[in-house]
Amino acid sequence: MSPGLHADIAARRGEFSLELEFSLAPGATAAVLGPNGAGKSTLVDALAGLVPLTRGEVVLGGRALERPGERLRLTPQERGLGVMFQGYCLFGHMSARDNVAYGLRARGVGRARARAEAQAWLERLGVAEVGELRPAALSGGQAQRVALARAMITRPALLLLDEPLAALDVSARAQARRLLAGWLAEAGAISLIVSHDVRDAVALADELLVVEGGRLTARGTAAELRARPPTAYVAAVLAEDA
Ligand SMILES: Nc1ncnc2c1ncn2[C@@H]1O[C@H](COP(=O)(O)OP(=O)(O)OP(=O)(O)O)[C@@H](O)[C@H]1O
Repeated sequence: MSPGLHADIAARRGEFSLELEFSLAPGATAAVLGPNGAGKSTLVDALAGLVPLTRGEVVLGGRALERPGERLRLTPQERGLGVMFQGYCLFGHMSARDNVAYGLRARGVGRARARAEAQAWLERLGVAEVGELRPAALSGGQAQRVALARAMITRPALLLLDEPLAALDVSARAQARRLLAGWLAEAGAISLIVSHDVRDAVALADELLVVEGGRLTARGTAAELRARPPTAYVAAVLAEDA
């Protein structure tokens, strides 16, 4: 059994169908790049257990998370993934620290220890001062770090980050991109980063997975895809980063 991720996914959302297959090695960082409506968020939701597969499988570290053929489908909690949703989806009624502590609390860690660990994560990500604040009081950059700490605190084998930089303005974005790349390298997890910004994708990931119309239309490093773009979208999007 491969110790990495194997995703063979067929899923539907209304009329939309997602059908693609890929594997990632342990510690790999890949960016999912694609135009609006291509199915990037649906892919994240399918891996996270929020959209059921109609066929295929998701296997992480040799453990099957979902196999419709065997009626196997772990709940999102049972999968133990770190997920940072588009727009962050922080719990509005909880402090930033309790948002970060949530994953540990859900695994039965006591309140005091979970809060102490959450505070340590906030410090690591440079936002120690926001622990007591509710999400509504956070700046975009602070909310991004709180959401990232919440995803990473359980040290998951797979991190799913959906548009982790999209809410940041241009001035904050370049620095946030560098910091995020460093934190992901340190975490050592398989990271799948959804982005429609090619600069983010190239800066954060070793490899690009291009999704168009619910299908994987290209896979490779930016240099490989630029040298031989398989679709017009790939050629156009990589020209933006040239
Ligand atoms: N809840 C839903 N019910 C029905 N169709 C949906 C639902 N959510 C998304 N879709 C459709 O599924 C398709 C894929 O959407 P998805 O959000 O995965 O794309 P995306 O690549 O993440 O787009 P974006 O870059 O705009 O976030 C779209 O055509 C969308 O209209």
